[in-house]
Amino acid sequence: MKLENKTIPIILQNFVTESGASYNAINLSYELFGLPLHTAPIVLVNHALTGNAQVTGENGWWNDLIGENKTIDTTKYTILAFNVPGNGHNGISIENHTDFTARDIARIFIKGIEFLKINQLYAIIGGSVGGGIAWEILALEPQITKHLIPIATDWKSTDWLIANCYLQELILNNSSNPIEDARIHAMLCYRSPESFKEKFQRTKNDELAIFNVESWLGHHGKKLQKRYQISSYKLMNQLLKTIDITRNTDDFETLMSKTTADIHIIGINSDLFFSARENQETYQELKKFKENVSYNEIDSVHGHDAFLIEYKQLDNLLASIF
Ligand SMILES: N[C@@H](CCO)C(=O)O
Repeated sequence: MKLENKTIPIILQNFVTESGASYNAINLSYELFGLPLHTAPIVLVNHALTGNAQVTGENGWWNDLIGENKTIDTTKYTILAFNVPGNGHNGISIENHTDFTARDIARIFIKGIEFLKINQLYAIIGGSVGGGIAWEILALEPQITKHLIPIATDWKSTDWLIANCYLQELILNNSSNPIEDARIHAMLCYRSPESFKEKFQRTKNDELAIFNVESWLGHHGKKLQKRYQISSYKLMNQLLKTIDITRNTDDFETLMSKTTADIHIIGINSDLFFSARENQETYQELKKFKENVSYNEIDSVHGHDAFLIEYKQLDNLLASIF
């Protein structure tokens, strides 16, 4: 099923970021799954904070959704996924994470799409920061895709999210156990008070003499520490914070009037980062000038991470698109 896995041998030469930083060369790596490129509609899948281009197959982080006879069916589509340069899965480390914005990564992905000689995608789908990068791609190239499916995200990061990214930065810069401690804080925001109550019920780990919720958080901190680099964490955190398709350019309506793509917004009713309410506002804005837009909500106690948990609901919401 997996076709290719390589670093595109080009390099985006003389790439200048939104902030004005110059890079002589940026490597972009990608993976392809399903039918060979240019024989079937192509679905671009954007990964979230700690994900990568391995979206299906061995260690695929979206295996429940993408694969043979799954909702995004690899016997019908070509699946393309890029690694965000600097995510730790392509051997590149971006030290100056503050140089980059979500829009810079969108520009890099567009160059990758051009390099692969893809004129139009069938769909771009992504959760969280991956969905934010999807919005940025559409704003830069309004006809690049037939469908946009942003999940647990929005066209701009919310103030609550920016505040949490700021705290993540402080922990990453100042803690003696930066990745572990930052992950523990982040897990509180990825889930919800209700999901913790459902899962732990104030139960205790007698051996360690701590609450089970504490031991679970510690476990997640250690798990990430083993598989993640601090430079990647800082970069991805910065991307999450900088999602905003309107920064220094046109307003939302001007940008989105240019696209004929169907926009299928999927919110999560317990998401603390990208609230369902702000997603509904985006939908209402779009509805004023665009016919082919929909809003659906995942009903879950699991918060932001529900896009990695609630597969039955996602299958139902995506069935008519794929
Ligand atoms: N919890 C997921 C999603 C964050 O948006 C991750 O760590 O990648």
